[in-house]
Order: sequence, then structure tokens, then C-alpha cells
Amino acid sequence: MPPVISSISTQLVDLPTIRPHRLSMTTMARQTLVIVRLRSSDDIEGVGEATTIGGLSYSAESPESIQCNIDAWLAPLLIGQPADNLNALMARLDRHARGNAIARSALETALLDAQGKRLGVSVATLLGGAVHDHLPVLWTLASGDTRKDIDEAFQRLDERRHCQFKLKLGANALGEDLRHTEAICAALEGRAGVQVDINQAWDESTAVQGISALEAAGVALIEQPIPARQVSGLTRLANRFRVPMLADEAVQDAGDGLTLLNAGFSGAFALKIAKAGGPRGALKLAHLARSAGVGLYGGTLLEGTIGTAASLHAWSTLPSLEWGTEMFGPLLLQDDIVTEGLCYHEFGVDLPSGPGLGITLDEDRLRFYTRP
Ligand SMILES: O=C(O)C[C@H]1C=CC(=O)O1
Ligand SMILES: [Mn+2]
Repeated sequence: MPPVISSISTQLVDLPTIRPHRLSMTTMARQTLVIVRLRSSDDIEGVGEATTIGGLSYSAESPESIQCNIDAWLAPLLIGQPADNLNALMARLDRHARGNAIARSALETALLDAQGKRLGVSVATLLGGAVHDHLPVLWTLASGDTRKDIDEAFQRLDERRHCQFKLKLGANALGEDLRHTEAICAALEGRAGVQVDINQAWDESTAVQGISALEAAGVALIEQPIPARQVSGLTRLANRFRVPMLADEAVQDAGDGLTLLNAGFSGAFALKIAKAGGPRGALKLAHLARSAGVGLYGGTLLEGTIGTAASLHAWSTLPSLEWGTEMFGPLLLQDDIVTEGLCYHEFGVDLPSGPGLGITLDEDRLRFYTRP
């Protein structure tokens, strides 16, 4: 008799950030983790995590909708089913539920964690095997203050924690954003690379103006300058400029990847397990991109340690990530809900060793931060 899934619980965990994190659509003072605990009849527990940014300001899913839709709709589809066949379980979700990629990602993570623990292997091994055990990690400078951002960058460089930085643009007028970026590029010249993420905030003509100036300032990569659905516009920008465009919100999964490739997009893709409904969907997009010669970037939805570890297991199976990763989510949070955090050093992070995700919950801190 195969083990069956016996229960799935969700909880909302609010963790304060180390400083306000300013993006084009919101400023975050805390992050909410939706923690999923999935138990099976063989007494094995798998843990998953879902996050988004600023309630509904980043995505059509909010922490509360993720919790509600798992509890009301997705968990009942899985409970009572054989626990050890991920393909069958995810196909069952596909058959009976639409959308909700972030919620699905948390469930798939919990299923992978459980199966890894059951077989005594890591999630990366379940996904075909790790080819890297240390991945580069950039840091996002988003305090909202140019001087503070420069000081923060030098601190990270001195600690040998990060040597690539991402700036969040689009909350301010173009001129202000350009002055901010130029000052940071000048301060870091020769010591660190700088890339920018506009999070869809510009229209195409603002983007043409902005990207010309950013290219001249030495910015290495331009992420999602215009709205996600403007595929032709993003393709035009990618063809117009020498500095590469990184598609983020425009490329949720392999289907979107195909749309961009068919439109003639030449740039890079940001992978996120949350966008693609889990690690396997993100890898499907990655393999499509690799076949088309499109560069990859290991993206975050500012997950905590569980979601970051799940992403790392997936990214570790890829031969190359041309643009590195931004798996710094746990470092933006004041505290954690695991017994042993990820190990950040030498401008990157170690892949946690298994079984499963290789992460253990700290029950006391989890209880402390769980929303009543
Ligand atoms: O890329 C995004 O759009 C979301 C996220 C990633 C880093 C960060 O600061 O925000
Ligand atoms: Mn982005």
C-alpha cells in the first residue's frame, strides 16, 4: 500500500524586513510567508512556502487568497491520494483547478520535500541531480535613498556577500531614477556590476529614453521595463538596445516563454518557482530557453528560507545560469523560522544538503510569527 496524503495545513507568517524595501508598486516593511505542511500516512511531513509582494500589488494572488484557495480547493484534491507520485498529483491539480501558480508552487515544494525525505535524497536529486552546490547571489539596493544604497553596497562587497547589485526603478520620475542609478554606477565602477528592475512601470517611449541613459551609465541588464503583456514592445526594446532585456513578469512559465520566442524576443528569462507553479514548471521554462539559446536568471519572489531552498534545488540542476541568481530573500528578513539558515558566503549561497529541502522548521519561532 503506498502512503496517502493525510492532511495539509496552511499558516500565515509575518516577518519584518531589515529595512523598507522600495519597489515601483509598493514599499515592503514585512514579508508574509504562507507555510504549507503536508503529512502522509507514513508519518512523513513535507514543507512548502508561498510568497508574493505587497498583498495584491505584484500578482493576482495574495497571501490570504493563497491560504484560502489551498484550504478550500487545492488541498481537498490531494488528501487521500497516493503521496509518492508527483506527476499524478500535479496532473490532478491541473485537471480540476486553474491559475493559482504561487499556491501550486508551495504544494509542489511540500510534495518534493516529503518525497525526498521518504527516499532519503535531496529535492535536487529528485529533479535529476545537482550540477552546482554554490550559486552566485546578487543583492537588491532598494532603501529609497541613494547614499544609503551606496553604503549598503560597499558593506556587502566588504563582507564578500554580494558583488552584483540590482536597483528597483519606476517609483520615481525618470530624471530622479536616472540620477540615482548614475550615482550608484559611478560609485561601484570597477568593483561591482549593476542591473535594474523597473517592474513594468514605464511606457515604451519612457523606456526608450530611460534605457538609452541607463546603457550609457553602464547598467548591465534591464528587467521588465514595460507591462508584462506588451510582448511586441519588449521585443522591440530587446532588438533596439545593446544592453540585454530580462523578461520577468512577461514570462511566467514555458507557455509565455514560447510566446516571447515566437515574437522574436532576444534577451534573458527570469525563472521563479512561484510564477511557474513550482520547481518543475520553472525548469520546463529553463530547458525551453536553453534550447533557444536564451540566457537564464534565478529569480525570487522574495521567498523566505523554505521557498529560497526549493528554488536553489531547482537552479542547481541547470548547467548554467548566465545572469546568476537573486536568491537573497532570507537576508532581507529580520528573523527566520528554521533551525539552521542558508549559508551565504563568497558572493553566493550553498545548496542545502538533503534529504528533501534540507531545511528544518523552528517550531517556537514559527509559532511566534504566525498570524493569529
Ligand atoms: O524581481 C522582482 O520583480 C521581485 C523581487 C526580486 C528582487 C526584489 O527585490 O524584488
Ligand atoms: Mn523583477
